[in-house]
Amino acid sequence: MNPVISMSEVTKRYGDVTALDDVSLSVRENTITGLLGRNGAGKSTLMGLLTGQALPGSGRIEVFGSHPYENEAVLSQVSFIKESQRYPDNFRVRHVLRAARALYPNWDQEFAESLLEDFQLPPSRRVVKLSRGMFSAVGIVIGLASRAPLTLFDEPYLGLDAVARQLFYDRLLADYAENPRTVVLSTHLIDEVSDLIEHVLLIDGGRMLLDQDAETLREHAVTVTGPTAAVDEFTAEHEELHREQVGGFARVTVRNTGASADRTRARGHGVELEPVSLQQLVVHTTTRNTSSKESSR
Ligand SMILES: Nc1ncnc2c1ncn2[C@@H]1O[C@H](COP(=O)(O)OP(=O)(O)OP(=O)(O)O)[C@@H](O)[C@H]1O
Repeated sequence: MNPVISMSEVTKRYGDVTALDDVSLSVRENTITGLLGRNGAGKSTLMGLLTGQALPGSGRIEVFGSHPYENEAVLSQVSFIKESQRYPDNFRVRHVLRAARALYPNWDQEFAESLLEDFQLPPSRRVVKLSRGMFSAVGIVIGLASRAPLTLFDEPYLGLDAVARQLFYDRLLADYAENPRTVVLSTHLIDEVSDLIEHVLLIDGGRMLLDQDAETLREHAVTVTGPTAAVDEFTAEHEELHREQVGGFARVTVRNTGASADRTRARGHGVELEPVSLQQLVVHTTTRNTSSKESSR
């Protein structure tokens, strides 16, 4: 099956800042992908290119098999929700919904109205008078109710409290199960979305560090704890991703080779094995990337 998004060797520079550096990736149809990365990693730049808001300096971008720039056939299938969205000053919540209804062919008005209630958004309130969290919720309502074949959420929850964020995850999952589509969600809240996302794109300093199924990634690494000598013996020959050491004890995360996740072998060595959360994996991978860049300077 052809991917919905395909990028090949894409570079984007702003003056002397390389926002994206030789990025290649692909996103399969009907998946929820987490686009993860630190501040300034290049996530918004990547989404801007996918939605035809800018052209890359070099490389090839395809969305639904064609380049997205000024391409109505592609862009009509895409819903892009970002925090910096602006609306005319006189717009009320219901005006935003009306505009979205006209814009998105798959718009579901009933669903939109039920989401307004869920997020306690008064339809007649002016958008400029909404609290920060309510403003984010408007974007979420549009992103969900548009049911676009490709929906991109660029950190859609700024200002949303934990209850509203959970509501977003619940509504997204339930609606996605009934109306499968391709969703890309950029976020810093990795733990919160780790059960939601099926595919992980991790970007750092404009470079793609991981492009992998979440399932494979969860088995990607293992943390070994115990007396330092025993841990070192058990993890010898393994690629070390992270190490913490206190007194004679060590906690070492290594790339999983199968042998490293063998509990019987671990018991024999007097060490314990723990799974690595997606958040820990992302932090370790990103930190390693930063320190390897620094040591090569
Ligand atoms: N229009 C621009 N002009 C100059 N530099 C830019 C521009 N847009 C982005 N950048 C730079 O490109 C890099 C990537 O920025 P981008 O906004 O894509 O990161 P991000 O991962 O979305 O960050 P955050 O999580 O903080 O929103 C940063 O160094 C940023 O300063």
